[in-house]
Amino acid sequence: MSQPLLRVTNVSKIFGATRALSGANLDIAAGEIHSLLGRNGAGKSTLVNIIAGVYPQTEGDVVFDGHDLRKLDIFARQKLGIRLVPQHENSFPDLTVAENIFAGDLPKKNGLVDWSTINEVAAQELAAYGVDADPRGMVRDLSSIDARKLNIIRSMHSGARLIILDEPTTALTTREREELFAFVRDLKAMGTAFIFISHYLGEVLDLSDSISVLRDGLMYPVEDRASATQEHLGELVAGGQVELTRRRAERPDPSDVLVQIRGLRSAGVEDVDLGIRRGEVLGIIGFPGSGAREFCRALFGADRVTSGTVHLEGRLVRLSSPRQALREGIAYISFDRHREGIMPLMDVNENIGISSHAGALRRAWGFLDLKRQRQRSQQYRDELKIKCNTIFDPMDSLSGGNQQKVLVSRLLSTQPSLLILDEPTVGIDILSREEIISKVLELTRTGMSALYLTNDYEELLRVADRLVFFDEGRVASVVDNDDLTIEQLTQIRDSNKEAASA
Ligand SMILES: Nc1ncnc2c1ncn2[C@@H]1O[C@H](COP(=O)(O)OP(=O)(O)OP(=O)(O)O)[C@@H](O)[C@H]1O
Repeated sequence: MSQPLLRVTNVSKIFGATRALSGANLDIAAGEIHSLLGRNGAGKSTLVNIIAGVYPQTEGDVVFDGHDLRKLDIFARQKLGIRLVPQHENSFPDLTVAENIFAGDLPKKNGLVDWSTINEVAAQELAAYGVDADPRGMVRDLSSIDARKLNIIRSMHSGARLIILDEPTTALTTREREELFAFVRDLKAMGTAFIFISHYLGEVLDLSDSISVLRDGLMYPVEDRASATQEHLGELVAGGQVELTRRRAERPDPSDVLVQIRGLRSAGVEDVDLGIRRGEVLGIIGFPGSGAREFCRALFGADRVTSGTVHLEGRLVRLSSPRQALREGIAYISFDRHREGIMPLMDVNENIGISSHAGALRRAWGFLDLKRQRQRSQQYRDELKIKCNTIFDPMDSLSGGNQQKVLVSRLLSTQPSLLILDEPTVGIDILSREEIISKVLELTRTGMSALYLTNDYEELLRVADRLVFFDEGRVASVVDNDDLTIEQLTQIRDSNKEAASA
């Protein structure tokens, strides 16, 4: 490589007692896609935050296009063309698409904001990047894929030359991922460089020109990119082999129904009848808008149930609010955990305990059993290997994936009868994912039932006893998972769709 666009030399970062990064080295050329892999807490965000100028390194140098970045703040680095597109949407949902593209830097004419130019330029840029969205439409009404593309278009609008994508594919469908990759490849062909962070080894192999693995703050370049395989990358990330967890061989008793749903209706859900067996993992499948996610939200009282009944253990349950659902023994892990649950200023122990306060940890006269709460937090920290110094560390000192594990622990610790998991392993590294799946399967052996909603069909087929396919708000079919393959699963899903539209 003659003159790399970005050169990171011997960079280290220390946060208090934590050495997050040690002697990292990295060169990236214009038009190169470099992927960063590593377990939760390995140091990936730390490295890209240092490059973007979110905080300074403790040691080492970062040079971009010949400029030493040490003295440049985040805005000066943006001017040079470095853009960080974080894990969680950084668009402004209540502004228009065009306003988002211009990101506050609105052109003026005669002292007034020049809306016609703004909308015209935005329309041209959307068309140039193949996004079919109205520049005057609100960002909150965009699909998740268009919202993610918009983040990238905004970066391009302001002259990005290196775009850092921190887990951009989480919760996207396979089709949406392919669409995003095609978009990234087009920009690469025009000379834009990318740093791509992901826990999905397949997509890393698919997209990247070069790959590095971070483990405990140390960086390992993947030397032989051309012959790298998922197994090889998995071993580099985990520091050993990853054993995949699978559902148990014996099936739940079909006559032992824990939850009986009759005629359930809510926004996007039409008349659902369904029995959930005790100890069962029921996989939920459907395209966005099929009613799959809406059904889960209604069962947790997050969307209003307009008619129908739900019986748990033969008892009619009230689903007036999520709080009430938790009291009834129904817990829900939202796919959008960041928006719906993290208390950044509280510590890990408080974040795990907060949902149990309504019931499981209350003693007589309403006092909380704080000692038991601490024991439970400690137990989950050990079982799910949450990376923190102690359970009294503030949440915002944990890496993104470890915060997710805290939220999963929070819901598990309410000891629900029915656990609804919506993309439970998004943002979670390949080893931690297996730890979470094992914990869920262990709880089903003690009689808990689970609804499992994910776009990751490989994962779903490993855990589900049966699969429920949703289409147009209804249950289109229910199928036993008798060693189904991904191809069979997508075939059933697509034929349901065709039957519904015929
Ligand atoms: N502001 C902070 N204060 C203290 N420790 C921090 C801070 N930010 C990060 N750390 C620690 O630095 C280490 C690396 O975290 P980092 O966020 O870089 O991990 P990551 O590889 O991006 O993980 P994930 O896949 O979970 O996003 C972790 O142990 C984390 O707890």
